[in-house]
Amino acid sequence: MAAITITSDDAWQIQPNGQPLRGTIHVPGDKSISHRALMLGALATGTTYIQGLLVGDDTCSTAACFRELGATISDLNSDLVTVEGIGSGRLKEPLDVLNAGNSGTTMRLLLGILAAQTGRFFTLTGDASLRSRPMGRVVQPLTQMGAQIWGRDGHRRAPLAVLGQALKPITYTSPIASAQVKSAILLAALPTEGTTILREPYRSRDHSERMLQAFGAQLTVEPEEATVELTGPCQLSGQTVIVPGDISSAAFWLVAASITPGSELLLTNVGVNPTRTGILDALWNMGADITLENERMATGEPVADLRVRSTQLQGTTISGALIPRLIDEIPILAVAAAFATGTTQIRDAAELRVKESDRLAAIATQLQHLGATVTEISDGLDITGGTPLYGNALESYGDHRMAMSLAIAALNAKGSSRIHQASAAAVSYPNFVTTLQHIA
Ligand SMILES: O=C(O)C1=C[C@@H](OP(=O)(O)O)[C@@H](O)[C@H](O)C1
Ligand SMILES: C=C(OP(=O)(O)O)C(=O)O
Repeated sequence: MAAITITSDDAWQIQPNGQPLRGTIHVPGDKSISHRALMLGALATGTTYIQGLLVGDDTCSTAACFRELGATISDLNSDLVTVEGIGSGRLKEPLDVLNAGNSGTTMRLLLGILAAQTGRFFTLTGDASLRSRPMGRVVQPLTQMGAQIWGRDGHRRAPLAVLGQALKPITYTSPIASAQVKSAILLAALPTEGTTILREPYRSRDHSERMLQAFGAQLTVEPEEATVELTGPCQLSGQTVIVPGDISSAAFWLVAASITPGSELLLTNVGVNPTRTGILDALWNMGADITLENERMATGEPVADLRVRSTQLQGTTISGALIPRLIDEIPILAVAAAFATGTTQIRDAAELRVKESDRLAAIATQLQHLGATVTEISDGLDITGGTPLYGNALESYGDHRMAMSLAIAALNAKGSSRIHQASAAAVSYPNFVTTLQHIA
């Protein structure tokens, strides 16, 4: 029997079949890099060619917004997507509200771009989850640059309105390590005369920096200081971008194969940018058997094939500078911890409370429903693993990473489970079910 089936009420029925997971998986394109390739392509002059773009709900939202803003973007499902750019300060005033759907990256990066489109007016919204997420973290530094942004809840939540201005450069120390905050400011600085300097408490993912440099921006990075400087105005020119597979999507299989006895999976063409490989470090600390093969570079990003074999995991501590390097992988790491011997402590992760769902509360309650020993604290979790889990009715809260994390946990529980609102997985991994049916 297939281990996973889709039901008519938007749920996944999981029936553990005791089989090891075996095979080769091509994970979908990196979501962060895909958003940025579409955005920089639209802001550049000339044509950008994108190979391996993620066609998920979030990147479709980005493409739809940039089409409204005047970019010509070819069919996203073709092997090579083309973007005819319009120039960094030259976006069109759209006729209607821009809809970022479920995507925080789309909304926050767009705010930076739109703030600098002098004299044009934009309105932005998203789904119920996105409208509840904090936007003040980008509105505040952009306002310091001279941006005019209005919105609900004291200009901190969508729907938001932006009247583009000629901005001024700033020196900004971000209170949080956030690639979305950093990228919004860098994108606002692109058409702005002068040098913008940005410092973070810890380094967040650096895909924007790498891609901006490839597109011709004048940008310098001090990795030790977690500081970036961009001098504008910058004229970007269209490039070819090869998008590697998403390590955040690979994470589900790294954990699934680690905890399912007898498993061996090869995950090909996965992005292993050091600002994203916290999941590998955490799993290695837990004793996982993961090796990197065929390491190479693809348009400025390190890539490798990952081989993972099952092993008994042990508890670990995940905190501090490691958190931004695995921020989206904490739900699936919590699943790994529930199958590890000993206690795993996750700290400094309060940011998870303002993702697509409150991921600390969500994973704690759902793992408890499976019988796991989990304590939720304000900025993390304590998980004591190693005891059997039992299938149950589970809730994804419409959060893609929750749905997929729970599927991996349920596969290793005793008895069947049903995961509600499971189609949310299409936000970042539309083929998740097909892939699982193929390997399980
Ligand atoms: O810049 C990006 O592409 C992302 C940055 C992270 O968010 P924060 O910048 O809010 O930490 C991450 O959680 C999100 O999935 C994608
Ligand atoms: C947090 C995420 O994305 P975003 O912030 O773009 O909605 C995610 O993909 O886990």
